[in-house]
Amino acid sequence: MGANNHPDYAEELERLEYTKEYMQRLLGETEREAAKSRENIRQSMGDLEHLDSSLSYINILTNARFFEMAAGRKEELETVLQKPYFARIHFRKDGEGAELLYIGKTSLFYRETQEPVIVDWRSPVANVYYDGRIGEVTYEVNGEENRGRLYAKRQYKIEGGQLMDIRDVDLTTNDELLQEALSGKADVRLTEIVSTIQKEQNEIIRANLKRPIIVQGAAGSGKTTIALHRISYFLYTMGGNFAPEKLMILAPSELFVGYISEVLPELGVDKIRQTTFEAFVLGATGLKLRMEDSNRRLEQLATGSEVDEATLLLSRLKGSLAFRDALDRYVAQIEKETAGLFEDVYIEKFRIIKKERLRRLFLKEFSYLPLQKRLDRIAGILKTETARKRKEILSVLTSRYEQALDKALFGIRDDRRRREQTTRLIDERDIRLPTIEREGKKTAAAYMKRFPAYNIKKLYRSWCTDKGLIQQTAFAWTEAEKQAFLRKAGIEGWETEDLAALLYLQARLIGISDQWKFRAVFIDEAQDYSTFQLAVLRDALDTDMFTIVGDLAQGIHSYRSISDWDGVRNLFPRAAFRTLQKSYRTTAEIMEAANNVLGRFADELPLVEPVVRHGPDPEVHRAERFNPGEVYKLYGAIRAKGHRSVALITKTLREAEKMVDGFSGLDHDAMLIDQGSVPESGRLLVIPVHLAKGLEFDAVMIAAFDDPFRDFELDRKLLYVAMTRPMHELHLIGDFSLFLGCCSDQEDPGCMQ
Ligand SMILES: Nc1ncnc2c1ncn2[C@@H]1O[C@H](COP(=O)(O)OP(=O)(O)OP(=O)(O)O)[C@@H](O)[C@H]1O
Repeated sequence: MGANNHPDYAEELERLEYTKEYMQRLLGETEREAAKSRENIRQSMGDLEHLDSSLSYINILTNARFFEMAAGRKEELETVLQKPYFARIHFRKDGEGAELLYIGKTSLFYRETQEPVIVDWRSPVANVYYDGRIGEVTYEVNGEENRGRLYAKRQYKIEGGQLMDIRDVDLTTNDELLQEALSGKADVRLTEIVSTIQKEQNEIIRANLKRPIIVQGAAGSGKTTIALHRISYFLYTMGGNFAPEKLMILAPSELFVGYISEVLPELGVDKIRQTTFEAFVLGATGLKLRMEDSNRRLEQLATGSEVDEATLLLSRLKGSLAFRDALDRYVAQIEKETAGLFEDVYIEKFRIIKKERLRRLFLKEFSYLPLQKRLDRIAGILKTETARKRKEILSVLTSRYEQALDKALFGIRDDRRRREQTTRLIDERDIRLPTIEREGKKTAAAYMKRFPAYNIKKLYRSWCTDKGLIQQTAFAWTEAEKQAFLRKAGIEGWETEDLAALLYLQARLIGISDQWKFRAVFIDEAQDYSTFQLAVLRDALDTDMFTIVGDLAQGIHSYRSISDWDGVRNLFPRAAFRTLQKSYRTTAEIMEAANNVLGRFADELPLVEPVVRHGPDPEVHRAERFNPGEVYKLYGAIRAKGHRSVALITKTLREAEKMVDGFSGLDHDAMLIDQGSVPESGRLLVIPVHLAKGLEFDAVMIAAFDDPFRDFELDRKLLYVAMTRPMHELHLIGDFSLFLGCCSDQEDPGCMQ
């Protein structure tokens, strides 16, 4: 239905025009302000030559700041003008009159009255749009409950500043708008969903920001999107206390960081740190390590290459809290060793501080600090104490020498002896006192040299290879674990599994510098983390303000990561826990096929409910071997239907590489996606499933020949992840009868049921 059929069309049109006009006016003012600041800068530049130049500098800096603000505001207004708002609520707060509030991506107030023209979607009252059904509603403002009545909700489709559609919302139309949003195209990127956020998603976005939250959400349930909107909500609500630079989102790969970063500017949260766990640890420790590819082991497991039991045991061990506990004992030993290095502090022959006192400071008073920080504090204390004591000693000695000289001058009768004695005393004094003065100044620094700097890398490696140390620190490990550890840990290169330990040692021994001390953390694909990784993040950053989202069904790294949420919930006892079972990404037909695979998992996991949106059945294209010409033809047919982002997903990287070679042999354009690539929309993207995890495409072809999906748990998970990537179309190329219940080909449309 078009907007002009709506009974309130004329009124709404007027309101939109009015809002736009008001915004245009503001835009004009902003432009004038920007021009004025530019002019001021130009003038001050000229004045630099002949006036007091420091004043001109200040002028330039202030005006540059004004200019920047005006330019930012101008850009924001121009974007918002295209779509000033997307909804309206007819609402009455208890004790006040009813009002019509227009909700948009950012707020706008009348300058004169400070009444809202547009209310921000993140503002407290907007919550009733997402949460409240019509009728009595409540919402919180600064922790206080407000009550009111919601009379009606209305949605608008506004494009390029034009009113295209008006809908009064009851349950059905809400669905319609969502359907429309979901039928859109994936342009290899996420988008904001402020107008269609669902109630259960809204609850997660707005859940108490001062507490952690853990979300188990099915594939396509909106976890990534929700995490990003929660960041936006966080900055809106807590922005006064938190600079965006103090927030961090952790994504599984650089590829994924690129994928989410595109949506961040739209949500106004682009200043937060977006990174991977690996990059964070390397940054926070300052270590330069040549890391093994974090997917290497997965690739080995998926190709059925020999991965011995000991290696897997080791991966699991390194992610466990038993591993952290052993490291903890190791740190306790290092602490003891360091404490053993304290000696009494002397200036010349004067003892100025007893070792017991320093040891007590180190072990007790400063026990809340990392070891290096404790030493730094002690060095500071030493410096002040030695300065004070040095002065005391010098003044005592000066008067002692004076007394001795007096005694010599007046007590010794014999001239020669008296002269000798006074000369000796004066000579001694003139050498001794300056030496004390000089040496005393260096005492603190010289004393601290006995403490060698903690070298995290070396300390970790020596622990890994020292049988005695392992026996002492890791007594809770099984014998097999100890053996595996001693045999392998010292010789293996640096792997993802080692990063938690390195971060742990950094935090306990040296400390994390402010630059890396994020105060709120958002973790996507959290099922790929080990318990130790999450524990060390919490401890190293000294905060539990975590938003943790993941899906156990997609736990393809489960040989080294969590397999349930219990351990994580124990780590974050204050955390709320939510589940999302509805999937918004894909069609009912594709979800049903993916659920078929999910139903075969050894761990019984609940099936995913699709938001009912229909599309074509997934198609199976039976083939014995990879035929690049045929696959490219299929790609062409998919593109012809208007789909732009199309991926060919393989089980392994090596098969993806081979397929890309196959295409280029025929001069067909295809792009291999690996860790660092930037997927280009409009090209055939060939991508191994472990990298496709978390991404989405309009259409997906899954092809497996050299590395087929076998009847193993890992392969089921990989296939499930691959099958849940498309929004609209799925094609399976090869032989998938093992998973899909029946042999099938294109002529058998019922085969996917
Ligand atoms: N309320 C909503 N309105 C419109 N689109 C939505 C909504 N919720 C989710 N989506 C869309 O569903 C798709 C899946 O979202 P997202 O990638 O955040 O899910 P996910 O749970 O992280 O998935 P996965 O676990 O498979 O990576 C995206 O295209 C997103 O825009």
